[in-house]
Amino acid sequence: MAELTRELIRRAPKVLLHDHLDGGLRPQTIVELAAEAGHQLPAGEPEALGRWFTESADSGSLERYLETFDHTVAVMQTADNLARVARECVEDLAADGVVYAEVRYAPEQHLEGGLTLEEVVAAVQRGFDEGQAATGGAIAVRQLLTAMRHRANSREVAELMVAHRDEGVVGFDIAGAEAGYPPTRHLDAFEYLQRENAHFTIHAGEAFGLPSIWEAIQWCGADRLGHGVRIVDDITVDAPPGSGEAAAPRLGRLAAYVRDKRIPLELCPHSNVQTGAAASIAEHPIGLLTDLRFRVTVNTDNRLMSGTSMTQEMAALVEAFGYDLDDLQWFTVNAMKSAFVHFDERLRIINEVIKPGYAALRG
Ligand SMILES: O=c1[nH]cnc2c1ncn2[C@H]1C[C@H](O)[C@@H](CO)O1
Ligand SMILES: [Zn+2]
Repeated sequence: MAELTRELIRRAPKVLLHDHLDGGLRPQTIVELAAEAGHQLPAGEPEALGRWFTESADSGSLERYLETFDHTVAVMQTADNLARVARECVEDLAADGVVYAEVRYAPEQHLEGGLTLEEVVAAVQRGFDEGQAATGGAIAVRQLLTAMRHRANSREVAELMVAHRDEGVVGFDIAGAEAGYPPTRHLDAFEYLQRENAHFTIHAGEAFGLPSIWEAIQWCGADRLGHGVRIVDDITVDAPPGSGEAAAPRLGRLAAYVRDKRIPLELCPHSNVQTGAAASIAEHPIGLLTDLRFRVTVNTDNRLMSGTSMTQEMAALVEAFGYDLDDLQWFTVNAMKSAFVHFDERLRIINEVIKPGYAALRG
């Protein structure tokens, strides 16, 4: 098998389910848009600004990590700016070898320039359409609408999602500080989505542990877990002291349920290291969860704040865990199976894009 160079990983078809639109701007674009909007940035040069984002996000705390978004959201308050950011997002993902992506953002954070929620969704879709056209169909990108978990308008955002489900919006999510804001706070929105046969994921098990994951699945009915990395808290790896047994991992009831039901985990390794959810890439629970055959997917979360890309995430996993092309294909097929587009579309991308793409790389 060919050596897994960075360039080979870049060329491999990749699927991205967890990426924030307001966490993936090009530093150069922020500098230009901030100058137009009169927004004061912490650094004036694109390179220094990029460094500021990664260093500030490297705090070990999700709350401090989230503060950096003030500077991206500030330049995403007009239709043209939103469309540009969305178009560039598609171009950057396509250049990175991503063939299908679901990109999320919170429409309510983009109303300060006078846009309505509807206009925000339309502007982002315009950018996605332009980006997909410019990249000649190399990538399909869909929207996920996020509600902020500390706010009380999730039902309204859920209704916005359902209203635009045939216009490029395929799902719903809640994000923001996790501790103190459990998923059940938004039960009304999730029950509404279930009655509407709509799909949703929930950021859970990132900065807070098993109770958050349990609520997301057993109370709210989440299709997928945003991060979900703390499911390892329900897995015991050590053999009982003095037992003399081999250390076979033992799954608690929640971990077993998540694995048995094939509930997708949207794992974001670099982001987790930055917010303190994992000590390092090498110690990231993705290794154990992959060994145990959970439905693991690999994601970027915030490409700007983590200075990352799908290629970078996968290259780091290859280095830390020795994964090969078969493993990368497994992550990719897992992600495509877990996408919120219809089954026939998922199957088409798996059979016509992903499998032939990996086969060509094996040469
Ligand atoms: O990893 C995350 N956890 C919780 N919230 C997050 C994460 N990454 C981004 N966000 C927040 C900040 C953004 O402004 C918002 C919508 O994309 O979602
Ligand atoms: Zn996220």
